[in-house]
Amino acid sequence: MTPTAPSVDLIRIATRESPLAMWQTEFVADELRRLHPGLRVELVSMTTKGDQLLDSPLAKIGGKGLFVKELELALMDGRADIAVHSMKDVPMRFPDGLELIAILEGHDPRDAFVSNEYESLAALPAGAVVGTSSLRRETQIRSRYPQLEIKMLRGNIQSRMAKLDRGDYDAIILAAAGLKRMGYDARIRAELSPEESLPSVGQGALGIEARSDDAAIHALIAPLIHAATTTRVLAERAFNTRLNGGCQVPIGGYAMLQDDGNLWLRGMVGRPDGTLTLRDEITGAATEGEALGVALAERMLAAGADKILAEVGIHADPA
Ligand SMILES: NCc1[nH]cc(CCC(=O)O)c1CC(=O)O
Repeated sequence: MTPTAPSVDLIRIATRESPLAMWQTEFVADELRRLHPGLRVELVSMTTKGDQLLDSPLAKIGGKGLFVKELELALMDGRADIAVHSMKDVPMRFPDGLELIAILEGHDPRDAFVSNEYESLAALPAGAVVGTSSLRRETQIRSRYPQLEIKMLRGNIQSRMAKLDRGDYDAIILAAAGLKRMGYDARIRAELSPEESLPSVGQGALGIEARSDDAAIHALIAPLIHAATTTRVLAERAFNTRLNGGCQVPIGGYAMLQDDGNLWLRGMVGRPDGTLTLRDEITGAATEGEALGVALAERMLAAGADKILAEVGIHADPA
């Protein structure tokens, strides 16, 4: 080991047992073994409430926080040192003593259209059934394609694909990143443009949570931090936080770094029934990404996002 190597020789990673979570955890475990030869990496796997309650709409049973809470307990109890999350499932606030210590390089942030018969959303006939349980996807599809029918679709990626294949849906919408991680690249018929479906805040990026005071673990993980993705995702999260949006709400947020050093951040807030979707965007210095996120949120709240969010039970704090 190099002189600057941290003083731990074992790292335990808390993970859910779903195939996507396991893939993401194994990915981080491999990166750590590559960066730190000799380091022992152990997985502490568990099934969370979110994995067990697969038939209820997530918004009704407590949102996506369900997927991370049990992992966080393992970190707080000292049963594990880090947890690997899809950034879009990470709540905006952390329990005392825990924090996000790294955002990794993000890949495809877009939503993907999967169907056995049709090429794209636009090609679907009136009355076709589209599967998604995301209010964000639902509001955007309904506003552009009011002739389509949206039907709830939950479960892990494999079971969602199986439900499509047995004919329960004409098409389903999933995150492209998750499909690619699970080897379903060839089943993506189209990627939705940000105009059709603005992605979820943090979509496609992985994050690592750990105890705030664990300097040795922070040092082990630091080389995995990806600066550009961190800038993007923190701007998106600042936007979401100012809207007081948890995860399972009709909010999209998508930042892109531009060659001139600016960050272009687009936002969407909509009614789930598609009768009203607000979109706005802001561009400014990437170094001010979080301020851009807050500014965009405030503009959209003033333009009526506050009323839409109140309809779904979310109240943004006054400015
Ligand atoms: N909602 C669950 C979830 N969390 C992360 C991903 C995909 C991978 C990612 O966005 O990083 C998915 C599946 C999906 O939305 O289709």
